Amino acid sequence: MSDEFVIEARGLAKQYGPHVAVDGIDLQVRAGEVIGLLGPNGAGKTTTILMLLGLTEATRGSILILGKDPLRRPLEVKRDVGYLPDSVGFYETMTGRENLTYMARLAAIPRGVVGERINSVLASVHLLEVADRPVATYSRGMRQRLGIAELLMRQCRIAILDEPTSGLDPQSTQELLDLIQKLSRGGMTILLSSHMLDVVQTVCHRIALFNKGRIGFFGTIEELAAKIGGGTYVIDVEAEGIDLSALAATVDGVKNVMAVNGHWQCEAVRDVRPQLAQRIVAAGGALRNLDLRRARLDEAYGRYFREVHQ
Ligand SMILES: Nc1ncnc2c1ncn2[C@@H]1O[C@H](COP(=O)(O)OP(=O)(O)OP(=O)(O)O)[C@@H](O)[C@H]1O
Repeated sequence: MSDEFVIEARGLAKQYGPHVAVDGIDLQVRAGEVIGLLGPNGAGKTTTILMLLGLTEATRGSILILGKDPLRRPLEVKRDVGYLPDSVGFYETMTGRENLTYMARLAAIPRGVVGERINSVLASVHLLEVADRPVATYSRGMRQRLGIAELLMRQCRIAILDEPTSGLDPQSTQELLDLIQKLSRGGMTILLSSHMLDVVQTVCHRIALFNKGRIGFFGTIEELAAKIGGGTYVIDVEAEGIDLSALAATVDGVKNVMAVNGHWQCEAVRDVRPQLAQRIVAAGGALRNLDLRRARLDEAYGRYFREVHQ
């Protein structure tokens, strides 16, 4: 990841008549970052994406995509930015390869390089074997990967993906997430709008939480967990014969202890497993298991929105 910002939005706002859809947001994204755009329905994610793509004009604020204003230099920005909607439209009777060839012509990719580039991108999304089958025979996962092949073929530097895994089975989801990580390692910047928090947690470096037209939080999941008063370390404890909420309160660094589905969940600012184990054993408890894991986005997200809606 570089320090260069490839997306810079400042004070961005959009009004539809009297209705404020986006209310002054700032968004700075570096090359190679995968950013999750999250938030309830109607929070302003799609409107923000449309403004970044230059498809709708901001009421106020500024946007620079790779240093260019999408409204002033729309063709250049459209060359650099690929958009993958949740359901990608292709010509069904044409093969995957024919669809890409047609799109290559629309994108004015020089004829001399098209054939080789299509083979190479089809290989990298694992579609080479089915490249000569009509798209009508493709599964949803294969269509999503063909959509990504198109972005690769156009050598887009930024990809905006809208619910890319919706309707995919677990294996296809995993394949697509692996592909997103590979693209990011290759330097592509990815904005991923999704309500699927486990997907976002798996691939996103940072998340932007949209709420009523604003970005209420922008940072890592660990930073979100810390902001809402939890800890970035979550320790699941299975123990019998003790009340961990009382015991853990005496351990330095512990922020919260909750009883969850028959075990204790302890949030802390550091790894306090040794201290917890020592307290449990000293209190005569039977320690069955201590598991350290990352803060979970679904928990942090749920708590964040419960707090802001209070
Ligand atoms: N063309 C439009 N005209 C009027 N209001 C609109 C228009 N597009 C969006 N809105 C309103 O702007 C607000 C933000 O909508 P937006 O589609 O950006 O939300 P979202 O976060 O993408 O939601 P979702 O998760 O449902 O996709 C909503 O209140 C929506 O009703």
